[in-house]
Amino acid sequence: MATDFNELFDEWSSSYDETVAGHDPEYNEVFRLYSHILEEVSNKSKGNVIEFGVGTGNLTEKLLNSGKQVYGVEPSAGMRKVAKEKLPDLILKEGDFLNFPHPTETTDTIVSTYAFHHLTDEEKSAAIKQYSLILNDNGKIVFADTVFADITAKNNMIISAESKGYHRLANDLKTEFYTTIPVLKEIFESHGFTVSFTQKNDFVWIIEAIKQRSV
Ligand SMILES: C[S@@+](CC[C@H](N)C(=O)[O-])C[C@H]1O[C@@H](n2cnc3c(N)ncnc32)[C@H](O)[C@@H]1O
Repeated sequence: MATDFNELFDEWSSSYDETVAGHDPEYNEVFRLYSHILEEVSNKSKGNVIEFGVGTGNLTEKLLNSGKQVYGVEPSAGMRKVAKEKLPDLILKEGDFLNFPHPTETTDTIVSTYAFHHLTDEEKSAAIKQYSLILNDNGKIVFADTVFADITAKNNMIISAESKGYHRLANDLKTEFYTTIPVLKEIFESHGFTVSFTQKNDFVWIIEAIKQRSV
């Protein structure tokens, strides 16, 4: 759950932007094309947007610069502080994917980058169910996150990270809730979305889901 990770992200908040710029070799591939990935998520979004796991506000900035209204949700106080320093006018609430204060306006798009893997698959399903009720007809969910084609691909990536001596990365892959495309496809479709997946680097895919109906 969100609070399990708050301490880690509070600590990481001051150096996070250096990591995404490629200063940590273990995470180089994870963040390869970071800015382009965020740009794509922003381009696929429309109207009133809820963003989960705002972090230091890098996606938020792109959304705001392209004229979207953003309602940010972020559990880590450290991350919220850095984001508010960059974007003082941003509406930014304490909350997480499952428990958050709802905006008063209707919602056209729900976005998140590099964060959905903090939920177990069961929690992911509960979140998507909730979003199907919040989103307007033809509303969208646009996520970018580490996902694997199947469980073999995930296990091979853990072996590859270990063989390179990337022990922090290998440990993350083993202990966080990185899932597979078939699992995500089933989750989105069971809650009335059509979904497509586009790979951006060896880890990250863009997940674009369009609401067909509330189930
Ligand atoms: C790797 S950072 C990504 C930040 C930003 N979205 C980006 O793309 O750079 C993950 C963010 O997700 C947040 N987070 C962790 N667990 C969460 C949860 N359950 N719900 C929402 N956000 C969460 C963390 O506090 C952190 O800010």
